[in-house]
Amino acid sequence: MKLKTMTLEWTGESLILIDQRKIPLEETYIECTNYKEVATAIKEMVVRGAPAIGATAAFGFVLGAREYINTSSSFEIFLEKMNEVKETLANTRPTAVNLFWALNRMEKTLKNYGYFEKILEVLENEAINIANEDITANKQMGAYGASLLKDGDTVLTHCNAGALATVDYGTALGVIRAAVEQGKKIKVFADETRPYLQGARLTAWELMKDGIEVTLISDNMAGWAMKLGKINAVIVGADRIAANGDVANKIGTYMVAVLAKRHGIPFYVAAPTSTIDLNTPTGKDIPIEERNHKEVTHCGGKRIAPENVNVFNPAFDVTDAELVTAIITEKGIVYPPYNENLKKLFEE
Ligand SMILES: CSC[C@@H](O)[C@@H](O)C(=O)COP(=O)(O)O
Repeated sequence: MKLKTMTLEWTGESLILIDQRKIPLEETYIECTNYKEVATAIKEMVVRGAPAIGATAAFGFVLGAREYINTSSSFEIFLEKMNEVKETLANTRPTAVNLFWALNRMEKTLKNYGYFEKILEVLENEAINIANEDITANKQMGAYGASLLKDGDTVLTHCNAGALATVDYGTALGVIRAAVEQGKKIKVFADETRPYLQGARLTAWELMKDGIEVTLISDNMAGWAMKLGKINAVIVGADRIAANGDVANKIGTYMVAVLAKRHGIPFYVAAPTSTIDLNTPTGKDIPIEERNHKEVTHCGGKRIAPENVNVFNPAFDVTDAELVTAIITEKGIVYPPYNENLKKLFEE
């Protein structure tokens, strides 16, 4: 079985990832032939974005199973080795829950199946299902979310929640794509998203490729753009949504949400249900990844700050549920009160 999207390609033998660290200057690809290479690719952000790392880890799990199946003398030993595979893949990035969601789903498939014969096919099918379901979810989110946008609207987005952050199509950018496909004229303001510049590098690249009008701003311009009346709605993705509706997303999202509230602009979050974590009660319980200080002290590989300066570099922040106008999922648009309405999504 094979699958090819903008973000990843499963060849049946290996996983090929577009190297998102190099976009837009280069379009190069990295081939992972074993699960450790997949874990490194997630950790080093060759691939990034919550749904994308979930699907990538699922294929990493398949590669781990291939590696260990012939050297395991019993299914129990195989399960022990697969536990190591799962841990290695899980120990890459802590915030996006899709990673753990996908790995748990792969592990459950493995344990429920319970024997060697055809296990590799079963796991490969499950990884492909995870990937295809993500594409379908994004398109459904797009269809629901597009109803929130009017012809002529300008949407501000933060980070990259596009095709590259998912298996394909995108969450926040998927909503914008769907509105454009419906014939609405939608413009986008993209925050550059310091320090890693996902907005400047990836969102601007993706939207320009699609012919959607995009204006790049640095993060500190968002408030002024709102004050000037240039923004009609904000749409962002999410890395984890707690049971009470608090949203962890790329650092800077909280600042944008506060600004949107101040200016009476709706603040929407587009995320598949695989990003909703009912086991995490509130945003305070979400682990926030802290990344290498060099991301802040350097820009484009060049030092921009004094040697030895103190640095704080959280990769994500949490936007309080009260600042979120609605959450767009593949099962419909969810409005407050989130603690009741998010739960309902899983009951239906
Ligand atoms: C559809 S992806 C939504 C989020 O994963 C995205 O906004 C984000 O914060 C990605 O962070 P990153 O550190 O680039 O993996």
